Amino acid sequence: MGKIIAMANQKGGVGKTTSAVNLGACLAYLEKKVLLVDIDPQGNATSGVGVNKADVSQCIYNILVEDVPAKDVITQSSVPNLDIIPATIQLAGAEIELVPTISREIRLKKSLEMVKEDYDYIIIDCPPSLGLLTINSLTSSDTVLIPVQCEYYALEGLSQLLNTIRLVQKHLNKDLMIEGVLLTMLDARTNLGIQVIEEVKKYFQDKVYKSIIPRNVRLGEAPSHGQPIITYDPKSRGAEVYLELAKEVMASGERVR
Ligand SMILES: Nc1ncnc2c1ncn2[C@@H]1O[C@H](COP(=O)(O)OP(=O)(O)OP(=O)(O)O)[C@@H](O)[C@H]1O
Ligand SMILES: [Mg+2]
Repeated sequence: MGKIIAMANQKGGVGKTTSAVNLGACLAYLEKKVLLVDIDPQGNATSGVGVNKADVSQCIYNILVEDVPAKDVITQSSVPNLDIIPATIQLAGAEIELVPTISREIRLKKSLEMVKEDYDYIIIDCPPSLGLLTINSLTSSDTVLIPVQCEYYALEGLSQLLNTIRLVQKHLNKDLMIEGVLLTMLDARTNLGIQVIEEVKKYFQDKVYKSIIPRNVRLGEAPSHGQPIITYDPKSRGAEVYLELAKEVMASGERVR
C-alpha cells in the first residue's frame, strides 16, 4: 500500500516542484515504484520529468472535474519506476468549476484510492495556494512534506499552512501527519542561511530533515532538459542531497510502521 505525501507550501518558489520531482526520482532510483501527481496548473512537475504538455490529452483536470479514472491518465515519465499524472493549463479552471460540485474536497482521494496499491510512494506537487486543489491534496495524503526556503521571512505564512492542515485534520482527514520540513536553496556562504536553519529547527524540532538542499546551479538547469537531477547530473551535490533525503524519507516510514 503506497504512502501518499503532499508537497505543500502556499508560498511561491520555495522548491515544492524541484523537491517533488527529485524526491520522486530518487525514490524511483532506489527501486521504489513512484507516482508523481501534478496538481498545479503551471504543470512544472509534468515538464520536469520529460512529459511534453502539448502531447497530453487527459490530465488531472479530467480526473477532478470529469471523474475520469486515474489509471486512464497515468503516463510513464522519462525515469524508470516513475509514473506521472500530468497537469496542463486546463487545470486553471478547476478551482472554480469544482466549487458547486458534490464531494469537491475528496475527489482526488477517491481517485487515488484506486491506484494506491500499485505504488510504494505517491507524491503530490501542490500549487502555491491554499485553495481547493491543495485541500484535495491534503485530504488524499497520509503526510505533508513542507519545503521551506532558507531566506529572510522563511517562517512567514507557515502559520496559515499549519492552520489549514489542522482544519483538514478536523473535517476531512483526521490521520494527516507532518512528514517533515525540508530546508531548500541554502546558500552556505551567507550567515542568513545558518540563522534560518536555527530558527526553523527551533520551531519544528526533529521534524526538520538532516538533508538540507543547497542552492545548486545544476538543480536549476535540470527541468529545462526534462530530467530530474539524478539522471541529468548524478554526480552533482544536488543529486547527492536529494538521494540522502529519499533515504531519510524511507527510514522514517519504516519507523512509523
Ligand atoms: N536548490 C536549488 N538550487 C537552484 N535552483 C533551485 C533550487 N530549488 C529550486 N530552484 C529553482 O527555483 C525556482 C523555484 O523552484 P520550484 O519551482 O521548485 O518552486 P515551487 O515552490 O514549486 O514554485 P511554485 O510555487 O511556483 O510552484 C525554479 O526555477 C527552480 O528551478
Ligand atoms: Mg511548483
